[in-house]
Amino acid sequence: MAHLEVQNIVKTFSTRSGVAFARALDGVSFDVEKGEIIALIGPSGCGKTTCLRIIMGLETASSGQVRVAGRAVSGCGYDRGMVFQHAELLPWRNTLSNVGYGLEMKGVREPELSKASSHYLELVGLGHAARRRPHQLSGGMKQRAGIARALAIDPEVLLMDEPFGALDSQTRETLHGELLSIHGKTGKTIIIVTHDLDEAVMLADRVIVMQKGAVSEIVPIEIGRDRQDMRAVRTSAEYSKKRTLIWEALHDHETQAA
Ligand SMILES: Nc1ncnc2c1ncn2[C@@H]1O[C@H](COP(=O)(O)OP(=O)(O)OP(=O)(O)O)[C@@H](O)[C@H]1O
Repeated sequence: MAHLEVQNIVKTFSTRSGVAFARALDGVSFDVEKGEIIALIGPSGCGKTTCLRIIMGLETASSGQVRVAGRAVSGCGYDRGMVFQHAELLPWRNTLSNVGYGLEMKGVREPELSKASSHYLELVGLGHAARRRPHQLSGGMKQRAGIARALAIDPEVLLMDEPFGALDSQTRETLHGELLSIHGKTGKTIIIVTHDLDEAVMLADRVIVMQKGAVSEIVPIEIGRDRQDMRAVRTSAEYSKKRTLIWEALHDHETQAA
């Protein structure tokens, strides 16, 4: 049994009167093993975010189901944590207490609350910014805080919706290295939605290419998990081979549609 099972998910958005007007997902299925990093990539509107939101329990599938560690998902739960494109930190809370937000909701109280929040803040390299408010953080620091907040509840699966999409390329690369290092320390199962082909190949064990609400291809990236030397990874034969393969999978479709 896989750690996360996405089974034949269909999602149709309807008007309030029940008239269907958008079929976002058309039978999406894939399995994720414990500790795997999966990248979901595909053109705008192909259903990546909808798929992630259904796994998180923020949207309900029209049919099909999601199972985490064998349990069917119905609504949000502490077995899944989400990181958004914009960290959505609470402006009146400092970084430490933003990181602790999910723990508080989970019923964790002092002194465990501060201890656990500090641990995850240190894990993302933000120990020095514990007392700062969100407006005093850079974009990269906000995303690090968002990752720490999601990890603090110790979820089975970490879901990331274009977490680095709004960052400049240098900060994005730094955070790729940090995510790889966090994954090395925590062994979390991660699904990351991205538009960035290099991000997908650099981070993922398998890249799932989506087209028009369906999985069109699943590409394994056989580089191994030790990717801290990002320059070596980027110049490896496997990297360029898989990058080309995924590029073609994304563009084949455009050629067919033309
Ligand atoms: N709440 C909603 N109501 C109606 N239609 C929606 C809703 N959310 C998404 N859709 C539609 O579902 C389809 C898939 O959207 P989704 O946001 O999942 O795509 P995406 O691949 O994540 O796109 P992007 O890369 O641009 O973020 C689109 O046609 C979109 O317009």
